[in-house]
Amino acid sequence: MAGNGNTDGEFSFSAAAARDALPRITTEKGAKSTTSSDVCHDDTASRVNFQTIDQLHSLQKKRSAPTTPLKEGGGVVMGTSGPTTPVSGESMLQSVSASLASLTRETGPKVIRGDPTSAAKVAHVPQTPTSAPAADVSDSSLKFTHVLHNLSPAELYEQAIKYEKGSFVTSTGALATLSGAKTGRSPKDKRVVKDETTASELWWGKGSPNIEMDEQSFLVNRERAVDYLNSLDKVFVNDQYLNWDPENRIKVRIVSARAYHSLFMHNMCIRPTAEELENFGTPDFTIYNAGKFPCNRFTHYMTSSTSVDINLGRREMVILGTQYAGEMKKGLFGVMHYLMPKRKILSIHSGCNMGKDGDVALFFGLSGTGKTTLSTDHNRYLIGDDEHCWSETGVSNIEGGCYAKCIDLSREKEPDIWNAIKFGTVLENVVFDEHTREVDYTDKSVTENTRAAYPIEYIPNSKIPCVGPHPKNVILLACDAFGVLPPVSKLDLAQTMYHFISGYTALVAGTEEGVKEPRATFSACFGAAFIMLHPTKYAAMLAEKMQAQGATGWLVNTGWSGGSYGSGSRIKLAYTRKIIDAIHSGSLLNATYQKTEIFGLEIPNEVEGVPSEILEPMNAWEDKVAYKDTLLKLAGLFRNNFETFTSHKIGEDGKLTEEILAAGPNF
Ligand SMILES: Nc1ncnc2c1ncn2[C@@H]1O[C@H](COP(=O)(O)OP(=O)(O)O)[C@@H](O)[C@H]1O
Ligand SMILES: C=C(OP(=O)(O)O)C(=O)O
Ligand SMILES: [Ca+2]
Ligand SMILES: [Mn+2]
Repeated sequence: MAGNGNTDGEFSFSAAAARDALPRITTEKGAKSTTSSDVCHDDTASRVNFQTIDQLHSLQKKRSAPTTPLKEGGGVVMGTSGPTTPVSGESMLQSVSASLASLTRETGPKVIRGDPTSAAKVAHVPQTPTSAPAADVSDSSLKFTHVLHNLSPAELYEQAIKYEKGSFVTSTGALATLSGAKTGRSPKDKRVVKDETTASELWWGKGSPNIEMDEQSFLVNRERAVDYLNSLDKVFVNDQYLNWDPENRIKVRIVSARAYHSLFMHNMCIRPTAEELENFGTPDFTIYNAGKFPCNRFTHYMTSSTSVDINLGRREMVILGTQYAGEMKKGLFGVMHYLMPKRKILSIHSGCNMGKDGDVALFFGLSGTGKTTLSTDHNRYLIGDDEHCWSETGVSNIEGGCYAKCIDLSREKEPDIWNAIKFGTVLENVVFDEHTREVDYTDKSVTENTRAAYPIEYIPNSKIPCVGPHPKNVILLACDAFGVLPPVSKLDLAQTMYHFISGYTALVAGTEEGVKEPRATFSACFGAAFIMLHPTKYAAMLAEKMQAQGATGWLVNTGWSGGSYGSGSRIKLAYTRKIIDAIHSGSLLNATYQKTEIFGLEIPNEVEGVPSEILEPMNAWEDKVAYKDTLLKLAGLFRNNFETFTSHKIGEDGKLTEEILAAGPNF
């Protein structure tokens, strides 16, 4: 509006302007004084409700309808046109301020709700407690940290796209993001605080994922993360739940630096209703995710710039030097592996679904074995794809979302996952066309571990609430790149426990080097990276539950057939699905079986829809000698791995322990 100093008046075109000349712009205060014949109005009846561009923009965004009205005043700054949140301002801010408090200097930081670019009007904000000694005042205590609390996916999209390089909307509406240098978890950098309690309670030493750190070093890292987060203009705070079992629900708070992390956890944890959020109170567990900010190598126990630290006593987790979002969900899973067994609830690394008749199946397996793919089944209700609890009353999902691998994802083979990749879904590290924004799921340029994180209700057959009765089938998945395990075998209880404790899968080693030998991985309970107690504790609970419920165990090889990786081929997903169908329907239970040599596995002679030649792995191999050699090699690896467990008793039942020890390969 150059040449027009009046910003709060209205504009109109003068009808008196000459035909070919530009109309003269007249401006008048209040507008009503002009005679209507002088002014051209498209629609004189409708008056606008704004006087300025800012006001116009403020109209675009309707206020959310919170369950209780937002309280103005009270020293709390309410965001005006920035991201908003339907929860009472003051108590939330006080609680966040307490979460972010430095342990050594001034207390809670000054926090403001909303985006720093929109909530410019600064007022006094509560501190917890308000009486910090003057000597402790530092520059950091004088600055404000803006809190973006439980933003909606749309708001988080905007934050990500505006401020986080590498954030884009894909052609189907998902938010494509980059996780930076780390595109997978960092188990070697995981540390757990060993204090008086955890020293005796947790599993330490050889084979354990719990690498110790002391309380002091944890506090150093915590302070580092908190200082980093407080130094930012804004932090994202998610207040959410874990576990759909209402009696064993855990309240978690996630403080992070990135909209990507906030949206990821929004999708992966259980989303509270506005009313639940209003009454959220103090979280049971808090994550401080400092993302790319590294740990200090001079800190005791640090062996790289990445550190993922769990302190069960303080109920806190600190993440430094990695932006891989899966670290948060799996970190919380570890915490559940500690908390739930204390309540006699078994925490399990498995997918879970339920048939129309209420028959529940569990899908155990290490990463990439098919938990997410096979639990997502168009003919069944999805309870969850990765983390569950099995209590006295049945199963419950720990999470509120799924985290699917998307390498080579196809619409034909996995339509439900394909269709879940839409607005709201976080797509990590995928490659897309720069113009159409169509994702190329075959592209591994960034990583092979490309992922999609979406709320569970994006799967049409999801069962909300995500709970179900006791499992009928317990399916152990192994992706056997050696190609010697049968596509399916029926297990007795001892065999189920043997394979559960072994936790076998074989992945294919690095794709870039010439060596493409399969490498066996044994991970106790199909999740050694997440368990907190000795594996036999979980095994005993599983045995007891399976026995009590009469559940059947199955071993399903979703890996190679007709040869190892390189000569054989991966078992077709369509065949594996037929096998799983036959387990669910009960038809496989009634099949005729034969026993394999060495592993002593019961394999069916027929499965509907699956070529019978592949059911006995030896038949599928051309080179029978190579088959036998490979089988013996794998059997040896199983035996070596199980050696550490031979001195342990599994539960109270000495007989079962003996049977489990005898359930391994015989050669
Ligand atoms: N026969 C098969 N059974 C299961 N998955 C298969 C099979 N063949 C190929 N796949 C692929 O293997 C991957 C399994 O990954 P996913 O289900 O995410 O594993 P998890 O959830 O256990 O980490 C998917 O990309 C899937 O498409
Ligand atoms: C997210 C993970 O789980 P999964 O690969 O089992 O889906 C992970 O292990 O990082
Ligand atoms: Ca997993
Ligand atoms: Mn998965």
